[in-house]
Amino acid sequence: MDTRFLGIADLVEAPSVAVVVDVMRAFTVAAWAFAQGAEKIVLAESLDEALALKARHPDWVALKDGPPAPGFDAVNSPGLLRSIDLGGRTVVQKTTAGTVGALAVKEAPLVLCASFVVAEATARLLRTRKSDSVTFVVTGDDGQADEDLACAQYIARRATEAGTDAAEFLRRAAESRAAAELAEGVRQGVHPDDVALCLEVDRFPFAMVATLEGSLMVLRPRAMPSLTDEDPV
Ligand SMILES: O=C(O)[C@H](CS(=O)(=O)O)OP(=O)(O)O
Ligand SMILES: [Mg+2]
Repeated sequence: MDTRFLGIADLVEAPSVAVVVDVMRAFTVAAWAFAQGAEKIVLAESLDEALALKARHPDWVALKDGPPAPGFDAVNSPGLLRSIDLGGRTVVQKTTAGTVGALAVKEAPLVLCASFVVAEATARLLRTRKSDSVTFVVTGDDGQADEDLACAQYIARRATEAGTDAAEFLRRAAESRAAAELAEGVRQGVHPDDVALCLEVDRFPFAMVATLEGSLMVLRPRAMPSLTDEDPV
């Protein structure tokens, strides 16, 4: 599998397969939203668009990163989201890095959004499709965020070597600047368990696929069959 690891600003053309990685915290939060019952997540281009969508659909759940804000129902924290029942709801998510990265590749034929909690399911989907060229979008810090790069490299390795050990990749993520900022209270809208929740490998058995539905980029979970149901890799 030919792999490339690019920051958002480095994307010049739509890749055939894009895996957009945001460990802390957008795509850990998205996975938790699905685990809490959300039907779909609309990835908003801006805070104004998120609020406009919420105004048009009052039953939708508007979520942003940073501190709580008027008009929004939730923040970008897995620790805070895990106690909210989202059964059947549509979530509108706008964050600084993750959602921007996904929207940057919206023309790609296949867009997966990923983090450690869906690592194996994401790798399995890549294996199932026999993807020979995959672009990983490292969303944080202009492509330098080590929690995102480590997770991207782990999924890339995992897609070809099923027995890959996560420990070294998790160590890098745990020592990343984002982890320190979350732990030290530099970032806002944080629960004390957020870093630990972002470092749980394979917590969920689904990948997350983003597609254009009309003018909106919509993320949905894709359940992946267990290892025993597929050919050995
Ligand atoms: O919510 C996050 O962790 C970050 C934003 S900030 O760095 O906390 O302000 O957003 P994300 O897009 O999930 O990296
Ligand atoms: Mg991030």
